[in-house]
Amino acid sequence: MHLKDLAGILPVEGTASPDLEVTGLSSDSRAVKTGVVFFALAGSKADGSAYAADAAARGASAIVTGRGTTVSGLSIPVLAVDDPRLALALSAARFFGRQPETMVAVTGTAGKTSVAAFTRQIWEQAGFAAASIGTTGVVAPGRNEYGSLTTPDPVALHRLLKELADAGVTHASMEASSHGLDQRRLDGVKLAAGAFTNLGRDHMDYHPTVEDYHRAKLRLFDTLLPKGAPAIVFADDPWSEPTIKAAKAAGLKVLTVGRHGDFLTLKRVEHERRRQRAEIVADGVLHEVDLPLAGDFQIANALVSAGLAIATGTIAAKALAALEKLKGAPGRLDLVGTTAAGAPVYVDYAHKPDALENVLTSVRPFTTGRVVVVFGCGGDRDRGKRPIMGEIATRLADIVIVTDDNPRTELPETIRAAILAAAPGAIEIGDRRKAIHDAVAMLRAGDTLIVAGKGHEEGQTIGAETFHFSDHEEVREALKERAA
Ligand SMILES: CC(=O)N[C@H]1[C@@H](OP(=O)(O)OP(=O)(O)OC[C@H]2O[C@@H](n3ccc(=O)[nH]c3=O)[C@H](O)[C@@H]2O)O[C@H](CO)[C@@H](O)[C@@H]1O[C@H](C)C(=O)N[C@@H](C)C(=O)N[C@H](CCC(=O)O)C(=O)O
Ligand SMILES: Nc1ncnc2c1ncn2[C@@H]1O[C@H](COP(=O)(O)OP(=O)(O)OP(=O)(O)O)[C@@H](O)[C@H]1O
Ligand SMILES: N[C@H](CCC[C@H](N)C(=O)O)C(=O)O
Ligand SMILES: [Mg+2]
Repeated sequence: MHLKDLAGILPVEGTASPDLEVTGLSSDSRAVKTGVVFFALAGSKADGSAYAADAAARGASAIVTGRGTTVSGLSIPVLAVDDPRLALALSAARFFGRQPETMVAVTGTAGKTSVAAFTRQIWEQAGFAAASIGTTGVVAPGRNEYGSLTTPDPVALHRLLKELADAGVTHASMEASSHGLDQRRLDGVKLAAGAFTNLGRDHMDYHPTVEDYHRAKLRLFDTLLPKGAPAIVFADDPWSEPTIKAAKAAGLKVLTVGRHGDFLTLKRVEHERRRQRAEIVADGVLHEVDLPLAGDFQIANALVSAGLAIATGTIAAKALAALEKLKGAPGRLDLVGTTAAGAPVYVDYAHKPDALENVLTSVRPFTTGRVVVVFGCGGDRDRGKRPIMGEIATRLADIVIVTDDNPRTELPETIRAAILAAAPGAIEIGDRRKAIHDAVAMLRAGDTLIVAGKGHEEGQTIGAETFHFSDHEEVREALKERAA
């Protein structure tokens, strides 16, 4: 590609040399090689323009900066734009050039990973070559890779989308995190439909207020989706109404799902321990669906996913029938095993207040004994959620064990103390391995154990180091020890 091929996104006429060869794009000077265009982004820790000279020394073909930022003394073109993150996303889309024809994105505080995975599974069952992209990585035909971000950076994202399209994937669902939306990571994606699950407290270290957090999520609807595109909105959340209003105001075709939904109306649910039977009305026709997943919230996720699949062309009866074969996303109310006495042990990714509340509420009706929960809170993340989660655990579980969950650069005991301050009677066991083993050892017939916070994760980050750690492995080992 040549610089002039990025015309319309970058001001390539004038000072720049339109025929310069562009071999790649990067927002990290350390990854720049000969011919790469370096995008200097203003970040939370650093200002990318401070690395412009570094990028030039590594062979960058041009530098893109925000208007008003001065970068001088370089012999390569410096292109000023209003929004460098947006320019990066649009340039990445054009540079890589291809994406699956039908792409959808889901946002919301909880349920994104599940909805992305379910939508992919519904499409697969309808016969499409489908992929999902999110917190648990990329899943596509012949591909299952773990990734680190929920919404990848634009360059990684568009490289991936091209690979998927080249491999024949026609349908892809992706998670739109609030960071991803705010940082324009998906502004170059051609979306056919979008979805909203719910809104609760999250990322209060990044967004100053809940309203600001909601506004970031709304970018999906008021900025990214083309006018007239379907917006699937879960209708039973306190934040459904303002979301519906915003999506309508943006000229989208709003399709609501849930008990208050018009597109897919949930009439009745019968919960069982590991499955639930739902009656769903679609276009005036009643469908009985046997969902093989535990957790009330999975009904919401299944409805949103079916909505996305139907809105992008899957026949309603087929999409709803596909729900009967859904597999939960790894680490989402994931039954790892049961004790000899039959007490189930679940691994779940609840690492924020609403999720913890939901998961503990979900297992209560099927627990004749005690609900036991093991959890902690991440370091270098929203501190405000710690006492809130302590209170929720104490209110909804019978035995609360507070442990460590990626303390990162914070003192683990300080994090635990913040949770414990609102969790009278809770047991403190910093070592997560010991916490899990002790919890399993405590279980009696009728009890349920939830190990929350890490889900699919395979590491424990202490300081700057990440050690291998898997809740699944520890639970399995603890169950084996008890059985021996
Ligand atoms: C807090 C946050 O979102 N940070 C993101 C942000 O980085 P930043 O703006 O803070 O970067 P910075 O360190 O200040 O540096 C500014 C710029 O200078 C560049 N730089 C820096 C040093 C150098 O030597 N050379 C150089 O060019 C950096 O590459 C960057 O472009 O912009 C970067 C580029 O887009 C992102 O990679 C980075 O995500 C980091 C890795 C991250 O951990 N993000 C998490 C919090 C995140 O995004 N999570 C969400 C939600 C998770 C969920 O709830 O599911 C996700 O989508 O995963
Ligand atoms: N629809 C829902 N409503 C409330 N809680 C949910 C819902 N779906 C999932 N959860 C809870 O939230 C946890 C995370 O679910 P999931 O990974 O699907 O959401 P996510 O939005 O991708 O979260 P993250 O932003 O952390 O990646 C689950 O383990 C479960 O405890
Ligand atoms: N995407 C989220 C995941 C948090 C998971 C939890 N295990 C933690 O480390 O806090 C974050 O990075 O904030
Ligand atoms: Mg996710």
